[in-house]
Amino acid sequence: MQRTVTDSFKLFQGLKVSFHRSTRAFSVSPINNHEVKVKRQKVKPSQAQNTKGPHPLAILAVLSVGVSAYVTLVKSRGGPGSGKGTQCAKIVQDFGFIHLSAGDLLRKEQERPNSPDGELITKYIKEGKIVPMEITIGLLEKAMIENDSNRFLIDGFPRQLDQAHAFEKEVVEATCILFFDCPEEVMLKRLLKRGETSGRSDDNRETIKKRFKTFIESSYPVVEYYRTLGKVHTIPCTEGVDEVYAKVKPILNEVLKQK
Ligand SMILES: Nc1ncnc2c1ncn2[C@@H]1O[C@H](COP(=O)(O)OP(=O)(O)OP(=O)(O)O)[C@@H](O)[C@H]1O
Ligand SMILES: O=c1ccn([C@@H]2O[C@H](COP(=O)(O)O)[C@@H](O)[C@H]2O)c(=O)[nH]1
Repeated sequence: MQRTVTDSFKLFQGLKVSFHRSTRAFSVSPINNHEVKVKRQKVKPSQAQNTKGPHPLAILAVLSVGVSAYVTLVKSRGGPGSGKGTQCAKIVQDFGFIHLSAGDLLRKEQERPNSPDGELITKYIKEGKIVPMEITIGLLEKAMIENDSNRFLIDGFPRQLDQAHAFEKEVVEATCILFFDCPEEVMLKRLLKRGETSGRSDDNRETIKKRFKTFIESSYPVVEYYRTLGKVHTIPCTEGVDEVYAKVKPILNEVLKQK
């Protein structure tokens, strides 16, 4: 069947995504048409009714996903230790998202032999500073392309307004933001406890203080930006894991119902 390309979106690394109206399928292909990785996935007709223009969900399909929700988690006041990772694990169980933690991806890259960015990542994490966005977005994008899913849960990213704008422009728009709101003293306690066994170079009092400062100065404005777009759901998270999750679940049920 002949396919009509209705929309194309540029990705990083010379890739573009196209939506084919006739087959209602998305494909990712190299901009120069060289024979590189091409990923395709059919979109369920019920989910692809808007073929007139770049439906926000169509943009979600850039990374060979079908059509569904894409959730970004940003941090709370002082953010680290608010319990994002813990809640993400529960969301994955119930909703089948692919969970991508920017911090985990950076730590993995730091350990990868011969990584050109390993040393820099180590230095930034130890100082509680934000790693240059080209590195983080590159890792996230690669992980999204590798994971053939229609739901991504991005944990701990974007950390800065410029990262939010770049990711939205070059990769994909967020459907919804879960903002875990937790006072610093609670997070400090949780992180120090975690530090007893985590082996993380940044789970110590000195680095935690720096991470809190980075969060307030650089990351919190991201929450405010998404709030102006009406995408933020704020979840107080001083209670136990299950109590917090009891607030998360209905939010996601509602978001997914709308998609
Ligand atoms: N609601 C909760 N009540 C008590 N402890 C919690 C709760 N949620 C998470 N924890 C614990 O707090 C610590 C930090 O949680 P978690 O790793 O999920 O936070 P995070 O926000 O992902 O942190 P980071 O950004 O530093 O990776 C963990 O040891 C976790 O077991
Ligand atoms: O987008 C990101 C995410 C993380 N970092 C760096 O990693 C550490 C740890 O992140 P967690 O989310 O707490 O696991 C963070 O303090 C930053 O140094 C980053 O630079 N960019």
